[in-house]
Amino acid sequence: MECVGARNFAAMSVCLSSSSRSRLRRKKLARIRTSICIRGISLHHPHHDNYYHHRETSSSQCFTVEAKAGAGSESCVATKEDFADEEDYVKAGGSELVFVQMQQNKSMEMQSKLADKLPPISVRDVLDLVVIESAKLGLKVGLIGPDLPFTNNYGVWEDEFKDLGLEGCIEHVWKDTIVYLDNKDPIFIGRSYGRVSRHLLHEELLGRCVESGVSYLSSRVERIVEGSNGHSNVICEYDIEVSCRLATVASGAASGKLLQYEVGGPKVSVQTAYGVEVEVENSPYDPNLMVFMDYRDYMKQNVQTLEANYPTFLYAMPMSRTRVFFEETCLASKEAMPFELLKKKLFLRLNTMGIRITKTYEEEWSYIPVGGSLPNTEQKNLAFGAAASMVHPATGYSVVRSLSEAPQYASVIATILKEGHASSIITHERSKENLSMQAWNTLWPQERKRQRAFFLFGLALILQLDIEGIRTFFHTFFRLPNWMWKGFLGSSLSSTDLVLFAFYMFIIAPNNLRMCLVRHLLSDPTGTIMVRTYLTI
Ligand SMILES: CC(C)=CCC/C(C)=C/C=C/C(C)=C/C=C/C(C)=C/C=C/C=C(C)/C=C/C=C(C)/C=C/C=C(\C)CCC=C(C)C
Repeated sequence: MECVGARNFAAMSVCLSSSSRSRLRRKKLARIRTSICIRGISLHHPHHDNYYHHRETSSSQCFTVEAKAGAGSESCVATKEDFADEEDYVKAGGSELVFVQMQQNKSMEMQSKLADKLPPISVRDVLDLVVIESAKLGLKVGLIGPDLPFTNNYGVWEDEFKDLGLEGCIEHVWKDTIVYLDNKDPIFIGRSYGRVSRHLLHEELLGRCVESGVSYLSSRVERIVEGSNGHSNVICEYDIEVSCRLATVASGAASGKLLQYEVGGPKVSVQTAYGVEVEVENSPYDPNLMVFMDYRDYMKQNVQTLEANYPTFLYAMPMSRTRVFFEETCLASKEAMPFELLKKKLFLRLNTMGIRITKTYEEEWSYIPVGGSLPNTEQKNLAFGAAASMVHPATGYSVVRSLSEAPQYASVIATILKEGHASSIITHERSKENLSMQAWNTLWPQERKRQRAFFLFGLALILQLDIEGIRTFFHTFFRLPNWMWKGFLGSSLSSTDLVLFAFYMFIIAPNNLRMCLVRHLLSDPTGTIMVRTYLTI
């Protein structure tokens, strides 16, 4: 599997209470105001009800809302103004799940339609593998999912993307990256950072699908059921059924309708961000440096309570002296930081910094669930990407990990399908269960589970820190040897490395942080789970 699900990058879901829903002005919803085409998706994740991820431009604000209510569903075209307020628009509120998908006109014009390039799936065929919104080289692979463009801005460490052979998809590189924690000297990271061109990445992945003969069905997947002969039947809209030997769900964090997750795992936290790409009269940021985190306090008294509840930082990509992408980001919070507050904080910050906006190119809202449970690895259906809990719990990054693990995962699937073909002549059921478990174990071996338990412990620690605590924490984190903090962010440290990392951090930390680390280890449930996971062979 060399291609990850488009919806990983482009989906958003919104939960609305029934009262909110009734406030949608339906008449208005029936009118399409712009030429952009948006489609709703109904998938559900038990822990990620609010998966929300979209972008819009100042000129394109039209999308389709689909509300699922029991057996029925309704969909309509809406603009953001059709909701009573921003809160309603994004808030989790009731039992009814609404998925909204938004496409941005600029990127849609540039990104090819999957159906134009990939041959259609024939429903009479049995596929080796159905990767919902994903694809696998080599096998007879079908890709099922709505044809949506990538809509978000992706930032990557240039070296990591080069290692994947994807440097051609980077549209802008900054030779160094900078972190401001307070008014003292900034930290120069000494690592170049790139902005991924969503258009080029989309084309690259689509090209790989074309090359390897992946077929495509533009449809929503309703459910996956066990068919005869141990096959899985993927039931799509209008009762279209596709039969396959294995189905892999790669539909993002909101995939609970198609997958089972471990019960009693940690609660999902949320990373939220609001960003704008703008033309400004004057920017204080050097266009040669990417601003990874600016935790300086610009608002002072103005938003003290806000700061107390949600410490945020500015993530800035200066494309030139006057064109900058600014994103106010809440690294992680137990409850999602409301987008209105993020937006308010961003503009207050820019205003206090004396940055005057003359033109807005794009706006971006980002909602990334972090942490939460692992998928149940005894189930037959497989998963990948955010659906398989591959998002880094302490950073929210996932693209590089998904892309780098895809080839190995795919080759394990190819091998076990081959083996399975032989054994299925004897007994279909048993062989398929075992086959899936082998694939799950490749994705989540005990070693990976240990690393994840450590990240979850780190996430729980971040959630407890106030803004001062966060500054001290990152001062210490970026003083670690390069291989340590880089490895931590890139999920490449082994569980033993992580123990070393923890001790190193403890040694160089100031006393107040040391106390905090030990207290957290002894009293937080994630500390106990981490120790237990480390001790499990
Ligand atoms: C569009 C999209 C996709 C997105 C948007 C949004 C954004 C902009 C985002 C961004 C983000 C970022 C920048 C992020 C970053 C992050 C980071 C840097 C993180 C880090 C983290 C770290 C950590 C968590 C760490 C941890 C540590 C620990 C846990 C330690 C421990 C220690 C100990 C325990 C010690 C002990 C000792 C004795 C006992 C002796």
